[in-house]
Amino acid sequence: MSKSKHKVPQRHGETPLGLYLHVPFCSTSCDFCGFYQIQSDRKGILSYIDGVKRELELVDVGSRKIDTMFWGGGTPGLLPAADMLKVGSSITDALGMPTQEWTVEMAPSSVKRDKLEALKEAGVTRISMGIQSLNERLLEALGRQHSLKQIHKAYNLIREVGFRSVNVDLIFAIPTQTEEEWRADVRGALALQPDHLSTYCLTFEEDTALFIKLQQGKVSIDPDREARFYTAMWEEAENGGFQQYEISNYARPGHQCLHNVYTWRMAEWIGVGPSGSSQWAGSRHTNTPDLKDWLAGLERGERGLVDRTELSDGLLLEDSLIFGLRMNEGVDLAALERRFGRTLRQVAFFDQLVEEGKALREGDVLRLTPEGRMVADAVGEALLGRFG
Ligand SMILES: C[S@@+](CC[C@H](N)C(=O)[O-])C[C@H]1O[C@@H](n2cnc3c(N)ncnc32)[C@H](O)[C@@H]1O
Ligand code: SF4
Repeated sequence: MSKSKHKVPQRHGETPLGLYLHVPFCSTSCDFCGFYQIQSDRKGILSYIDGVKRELELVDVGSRKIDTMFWGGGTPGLLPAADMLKVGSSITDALGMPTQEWTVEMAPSSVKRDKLEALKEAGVTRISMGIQSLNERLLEALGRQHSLKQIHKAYNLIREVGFRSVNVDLIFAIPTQTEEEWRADVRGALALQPDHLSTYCLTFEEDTALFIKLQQGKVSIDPDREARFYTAMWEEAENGGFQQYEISNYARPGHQCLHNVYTWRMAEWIGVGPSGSSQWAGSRHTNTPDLKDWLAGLERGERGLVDRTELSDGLLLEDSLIFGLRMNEGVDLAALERRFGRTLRQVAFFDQLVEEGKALREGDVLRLTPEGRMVADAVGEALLGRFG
């Protein structure tokens, strides 16, 4: 699988613009999750809805329209239908409808018909559901709230209401999971016939219940096992007609997540909501992660940005290479030379990747081989600071 058979079309004209909305609410905290999330309550939700509206008043995109929108979290699908509609219309009133794709993340336990119908009516084109596993024992090991029955019920409802694209997320290398159980999870997920599959190797995030177990020695990390599970994924996905297009992502032709692809190609995006991150207006920045701090900032007419980094051509070039190489389409060195005015086709490090069997060169395009994809993080690290 060295060559991507179906590419996301390049968008001509100005840089694509995405809108990422962070919805921080969850009904419970999963044992593995380090994302910013808080328990939902009515007062918090109402203040959040108001905050989104205020934040959008501070975002000036001129006459530009958004191409893609992604609601992530947290659990955006936890919001009641009427609230989702309010948030949706605040955004579309301010920025127009996304012209290409609108994704909403949902957890199986929060999927309800009225919510799906409201989202469909509002213009959502893509639902992403975190199923994580189809094995009851492993769902419990992850501290998930949903059962296998709920996964099937939620998935069938999503299909019945009918969205252009449906993604499911799976996690692998869960403690006690065998390779056969992982293969069974992938086959089970593919049997649902989604359009897109995201598969993440379990990471032990600080301040999570699983991280504490790791510190206590109750669970362990085995990189060889992770690598075996990762390659097993390739086989199962290919048998199921799915093609890998990024390290963790597989899709049927024409169903890649455009929002993410544009992000990996270093386009522009605006993050709204606590801990929403942006690459916009000459800088990369993140909103303050705390709901109360975010709201207090908005009261003062500020977006409360933290971690602000000025965007330089060096930084954008470096990240175009790091993230571009994570995609099977690879990077077009000649196109990057034109964009950044730097010489790239003769860089010795790229020749070295090819000599080591980690990358392939086809004309001006450099892409990772399967061996290279196994060590994509190390390749990315080796690129850090080379072009800054
Ligand atoms: C931001 S989460 C939100 C999804 C949604 N709240 C849900 O749980 O269904 C998106 C996905 O990231 C993945 N994820 C989150 N934490 C992870 C971890 N520690 N290791 C691996 N994958 C993780 C899960 O597959 C999850 O579905
Ligand atoms: S995985 Fe999803 S539902 Fe679980 S705590 Fe994280 S964001 Fe919330």
